[in-house]
Amino acid sequence: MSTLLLGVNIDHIATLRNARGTNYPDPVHAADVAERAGADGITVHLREDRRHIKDRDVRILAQTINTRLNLEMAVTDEMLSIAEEVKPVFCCLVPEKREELTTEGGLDVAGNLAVMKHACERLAAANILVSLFIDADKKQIDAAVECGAPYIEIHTGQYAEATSEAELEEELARLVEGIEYADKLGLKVNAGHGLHYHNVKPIAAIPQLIELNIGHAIIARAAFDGLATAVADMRKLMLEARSGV
Ligand SMILES: CC(=O)[C@@H](O)[C@H](O)COP(=O)(O)O
Ligand SMILES: NCC(=O)COP(=O)(O)O
Repeated sequence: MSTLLLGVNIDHIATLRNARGTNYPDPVHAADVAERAGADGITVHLREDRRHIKDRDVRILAQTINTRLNLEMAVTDEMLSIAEEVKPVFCCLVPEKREELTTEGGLDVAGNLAVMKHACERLAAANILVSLFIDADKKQIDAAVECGAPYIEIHTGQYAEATSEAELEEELARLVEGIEYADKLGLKVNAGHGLHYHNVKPIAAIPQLIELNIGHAIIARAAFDGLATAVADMRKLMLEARSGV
C-alpha cells in the first residue's frame, strides 16, 4: 500500500504570535521544526483578513522550506496575484467567509464553474499545482475535473464534528464513496479539516488518499508536548492506520 503524506498546517502558530503582536512564535521557525520531525509539507492559509498568517510569512516560507508549501487561499484576484508572485508548489483554493471561525465547508465549484476554471488556468500557467477544497459530493468532484484541477482536498469537517457513533460511520462512508469516485476519475485526492489524534485513523486508512493536512490539533498538542513530538505522533498514527495497525 502506498504511503500517506502529512502536511502540517501552521496557521495557529501565527494566531499565537498575533495575539500579542510579538515577532514570536514565528511560523517560519515552526515550519523548520515540523519538517525535521517528519512533515512532508507545510500548509498555510493566507486569509483575506490576515487574522493569522501574514504576507511576510508566505513569502519567507516559500523561500526557506525544504518540503512543499501548500498555500490555501480564497479565489480572489488579490490572492491569485500573490500566488503567481510567490509560486508555492501547491495552491489549495478554499471558500472563505469573513465572519467564520474556521472554514465551514467545501467550495461550490459546480456553481461557479467559469470563475473556478479561470483560477485553475491562471495557477497552472504559473506552474502551481492546484487543489480544490470540496465536500465529498459527486457534483463538486465532477466540476473539479471539468476545471482541470489535478488535486482535490476533501473536507473532513463534518466527519470531525459528528456527535454519535452512527453519524461518524455515516460521514466516514460518505467520505469513502466520494474519495473512491474522485480517484476513479483520475483526481489526486487529499483530505483535511478538523482531524485530530482520536479521529485520524479511519481517514488515514482510506487507501486512495495521498496526503492529510492537519493543523489545529497538532499545534494544540504542541503546547504541551512540543511541536516535534506532536508532528511525529500524528505521523505515526497515520502510518499505523495505513499498515492496518
Ligand atoms: C481550508 C481548511 O480546511 C483549513 O485549513 C483552513 O485553512 C482552516 O482555517 P483556519 O486555520 O483559519 O481555521
Ligand atoms: N485543509 C485543512 C488544514 O489545512 C488543516 O485544518 P485543521 O486541522 O486546522 O482543521
